[in-house]
Amino acid sequence: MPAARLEVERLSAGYGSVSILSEIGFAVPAGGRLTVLGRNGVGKTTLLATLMGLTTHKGGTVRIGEREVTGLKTYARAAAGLGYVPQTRDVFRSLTVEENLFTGLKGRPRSELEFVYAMFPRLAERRNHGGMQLSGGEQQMLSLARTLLGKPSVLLLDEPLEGLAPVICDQLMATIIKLAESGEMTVVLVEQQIERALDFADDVLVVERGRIVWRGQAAEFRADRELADRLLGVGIG
Ligand SMILES: Nc1ncnc2c1ncn2[C@@H]1O[C@H](COP(=O)(O)OP(=O)(O)OP(=O)(O)O)[C@@H](O)[C@H]1O
Repeated sequence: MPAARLEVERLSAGYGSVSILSEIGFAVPAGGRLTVLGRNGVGKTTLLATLMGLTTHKGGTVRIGEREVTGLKTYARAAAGLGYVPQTRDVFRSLTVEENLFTGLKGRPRSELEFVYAMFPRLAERRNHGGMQLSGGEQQMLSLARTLLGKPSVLLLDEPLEGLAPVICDQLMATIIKLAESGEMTVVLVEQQIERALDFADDVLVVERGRIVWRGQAAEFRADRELADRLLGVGIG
C-alpha cells in the first residue's frame, strides 16, 4: 500500500469513563512526517493507541485516505493500512527472531526479510535466537522491523529510539525518512529525543493535558528556543 493521508477531526478518547484526549484535530499529507511532542503523561501514547482503536472513543473521526476507520476494530484498522509500534515492544517471546518477522510478512515472499536484515544487521545475526533472549534494544528493532514488513500506509511510532545505540538511531531515522520521501509511508512519531524528532519531522504537534497547544513546522519550532522551554521544559539547539 502506498502512503496515505491521515486526517483526525475533533477526536476525544480515554479509558473507560476517564477522558484523556479532547478534540484533537490534525492532518498529515500522504508521505508526510509529523512528530508529537509533550511532557510525560500528557496523552501522546493515548493518541497513537486511539488511532489504532485501543482506547474508549468519546467523539470525533479518523480517516486514512478517503476511508473513515473510526468505527473499526484494531485488526481492521491494521488491514486498512495503519501500522503501530507501541512503546511496549511487541515481540512474541516464544518465537525466534525470524519467526517473529514471518508474522509481519502477511503472505509476501520471504525474500522481503532481506530489507529489514539490511537495516538491522543485528537481527540477521540473531535470526535463530528466541525472542526471550533479546536485549531491550534488539526487541525494539524486532518490533519495528515486523511492522515495517507489513508495509503500512500510515506508520505510528511510539518512542522507537528508546534503548537503541546512537548509530542505530541515525540509521533508523534515515530509513524511515526515505520510506516517507519515496511515498511508501506517512509517519507519526512520538519521541522524547526532541532534537532527533525535529530533525525527522516536517510538522510538529505539542500536546498538553490531552489537548493540542501548539502546531506548526519543525523549523519554526526549532527557531523559537523559548517555545521548547515553555512547552516541554527543555532547551534545544
Ligand atoms: N490504560 C490506562 N488506563 C487509565 N489511564 C491511563 C491508561 N494509560 C494511560 N493512562 C493515563 O492517561 C494519561 C496519558 O498517558 P499517556 O501514556 O498517553 O501519556 P504520554 O504523553 O504518552 O506519557 P509518556 O511521555 O510518559 O509516555 C496519564 O494520566 C495516564 O495515567
